[in-house]
Amino acid sequence: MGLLEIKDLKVHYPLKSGFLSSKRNLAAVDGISLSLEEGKNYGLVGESGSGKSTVGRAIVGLERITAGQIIYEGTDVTAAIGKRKSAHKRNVQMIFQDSGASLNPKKQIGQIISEPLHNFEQFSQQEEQKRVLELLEMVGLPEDALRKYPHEFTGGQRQRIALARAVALRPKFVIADEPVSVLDLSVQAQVLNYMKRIQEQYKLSYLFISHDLGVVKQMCDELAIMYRGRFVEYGDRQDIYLNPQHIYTKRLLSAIPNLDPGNRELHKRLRREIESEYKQSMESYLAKDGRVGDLIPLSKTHRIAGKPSKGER
Ligand SMILES: Nc1ncnc2c1ncn2[C@@H]1O[C@H](COP(=O)(O)OP(=O)(O)OP(=O)(O)O)[C@@H](O)[C@H]1O
Repeated sequence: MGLLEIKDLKVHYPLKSGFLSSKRNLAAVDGISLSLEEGKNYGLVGESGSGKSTVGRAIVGLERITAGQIIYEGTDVTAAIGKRKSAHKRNVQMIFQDSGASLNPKKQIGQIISEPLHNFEQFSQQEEQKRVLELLEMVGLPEDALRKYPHEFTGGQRQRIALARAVALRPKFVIADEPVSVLDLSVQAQVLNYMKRIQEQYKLSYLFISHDLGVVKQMCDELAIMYRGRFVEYGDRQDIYLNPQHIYTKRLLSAIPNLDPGNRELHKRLRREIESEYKQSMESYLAKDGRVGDLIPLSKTHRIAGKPSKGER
């Protein structure tokens, strides 16, 4: 049994067109299933708009689920997720790309970090103070940070504050949505190190949402590659890096500029496979009297005909 299971999750948004609302929906997440085990890290990767954040937001109850189930430690929590003080809210936390925006600018850091404790625990003032100081120390911030405001910190420090708040209740599962993508490389490494340390201490699992395969490679044991609301490939990190099956995954991998120098051959092979698959699908598409207008643009340089199918699971 997984810690968290997601079964055929769908999140559809109504599409508005013209002055009359259209009845059509945008299938931002269109039937994904995942089983996440305790203590392991998972990466959700895909281009912008593929539906990654929507998955994370649905799991913590920030998006209304159209269909499917979320099961936490064997219990179906789908209906309870949206409720303010549900057990699910304390078990599963989320940190976002822009913590500057998610931390209340009018509150001091001490108040921000202790908020989840107020909502879910019955600590005395002393116990609460002790716990908040512990959390600050865990993310490498000094005691005097308690009475400061979010704008007095750098981007990396704010992300660490968000991390301290997210783990205040010792959740077993934290969703990190592009937690380092707006930070400089050296600051990224620092934040990732704090995340790893906290994971070791608390034995929690991360679902790491990122468009950057380099970052998820460092952090994750398993990866799901997402394209247009669906998974096109899912599996062990190493398998996916060394032997990607789906052309979309190959394209994402071949686009990493700093793929380890030791992996130049892999890079070359991926590019050859992409060219060849592109050519084959183009030929079969044209043989079926396809129109160029129906091609799905994957990027400015690559186009692939029809829906990706090879390797689809
Ligand atoms: N509240 C909303 N209402 C309508 N459409 C939405 C809403 N939120 C997201 N979408 C659309 O759903 C699709 C998936 O968005 P989502 O943010 O989940 O993708 P993503 O892969 O996380 O991309 P990014 O990395 O750019 O955030 C996009 O087409 C987006 O425009």
